[in-house]
Amino acid sequence: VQDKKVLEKTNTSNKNGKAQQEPQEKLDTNPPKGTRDFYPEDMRLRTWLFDQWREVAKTYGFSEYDAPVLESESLYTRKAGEEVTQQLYNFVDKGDRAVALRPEMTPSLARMVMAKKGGLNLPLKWFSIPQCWRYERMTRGRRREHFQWNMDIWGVSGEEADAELLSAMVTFFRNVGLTSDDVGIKINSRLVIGEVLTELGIPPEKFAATCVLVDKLEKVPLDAIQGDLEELGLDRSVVEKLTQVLTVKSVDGIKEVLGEESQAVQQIKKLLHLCQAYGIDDWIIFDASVVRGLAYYTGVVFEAFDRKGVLRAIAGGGRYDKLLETFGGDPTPAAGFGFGDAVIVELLKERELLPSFESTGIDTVVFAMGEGTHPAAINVAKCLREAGQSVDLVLENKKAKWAFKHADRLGAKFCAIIGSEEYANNEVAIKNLRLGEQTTVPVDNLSTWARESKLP
Ligand SMILES: Nc1ccc(Br)nc1
Repeated sequence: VQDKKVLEKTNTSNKNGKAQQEPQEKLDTNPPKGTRDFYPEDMRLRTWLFDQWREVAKTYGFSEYDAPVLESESLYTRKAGEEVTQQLYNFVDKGDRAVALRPEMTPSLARMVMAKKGGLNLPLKWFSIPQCWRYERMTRGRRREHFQWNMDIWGVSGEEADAELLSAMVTFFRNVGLTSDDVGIKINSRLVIGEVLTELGIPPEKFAATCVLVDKLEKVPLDAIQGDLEELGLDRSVVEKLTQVLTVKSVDGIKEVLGEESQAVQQIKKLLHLCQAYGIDDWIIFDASVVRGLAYYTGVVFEAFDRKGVLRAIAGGGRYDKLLETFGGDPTPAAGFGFGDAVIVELLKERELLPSFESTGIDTVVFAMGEGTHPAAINVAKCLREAGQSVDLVLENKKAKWAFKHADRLGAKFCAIIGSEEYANNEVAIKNLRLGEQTTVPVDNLSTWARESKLP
């Protein structure tokens, strides 16, 4: 009945009794709020970035994995007040299941590891480039999706894993032309806050939520979260001590606060030593205020930033040794980072380090100019494609002027013309669009020509 009503509503008959569709409301051609379309040129930039990420992951021996963008909401029901769980893109599906578009990849990774019940050979070095989502009131007009390069090492408890991840991140920065004058990576350990809170008599169960609140201090003044800290049982004297420790910017300074025997101090010193071995120490800076906003970090944390201080964090990560246990799994050490696609592109644009993505990468435009020569053009396109070229075959009868303009718009290197004369001689006229020179090539020599005419 419902369908019939809908049909009646949209199908009306005109005066001749012919059924006609009512014009739809004007289509909103924008993508959904907070999301992006990737037209071919945008897609070439995205593909370039993902290729850079994949190349580093491969160099470091990481394997790619993936998981559904849709997950059970229960994967993210942490109660630590994190932005990432408060802005969940969640809904109830037609099967009455509480689901969510993943806001991050790490919980999916943990679910996949748990699913194998110890059947995976550790250590795991896995990477993924998932699209991640948040549902934020559009008041701030921020995006609701981004792609985030995830690199994770499971099964290694030592700072060797954290250092390997930092080195991989630096390798990416170097590969795209950034230097340690452009970007730094702040490192810290959550053990610093842990040892301070323990000394002040704050129970461990308050630790994660305190870190989440402290992370907000980067964005909001202390009095904006004072109430939340007090609700956690942290009185003013505790908060004062905490904020004083967070201002420490040197290992010696933190050693004075926590003592030489502090596990946090030992951890930070070892990590910095390993970074020297990688030759990345000029990228690394100790900063006790870095805690990151995810509740599950347990040790080393780090955050890449632009040295000019204009942009938001470029990437961030840390150690999360207890995540699997929170899901009911066996204790398994893990560390990783997330690296979003937005800030890095802003930085590369600002530093003029992005290649041009105007050209389609097409080698040759092939077009039939003479009457009845399209089958010959098909054969030329076939030969060039089989020789490894990227070929745009013009599919309609066009004038040469249109074809040359079309080839220029595509950024093609050559234009192959099959006119009546060439057709009669089983030849092809080939114009080098970079040099403006034209040659005639026998069809039987096209493969050789294609291989010899490799242009950058
Ligand atoms: N977690 C998250 C998801 C989507 C965006 Br945009 N930013 C952060």
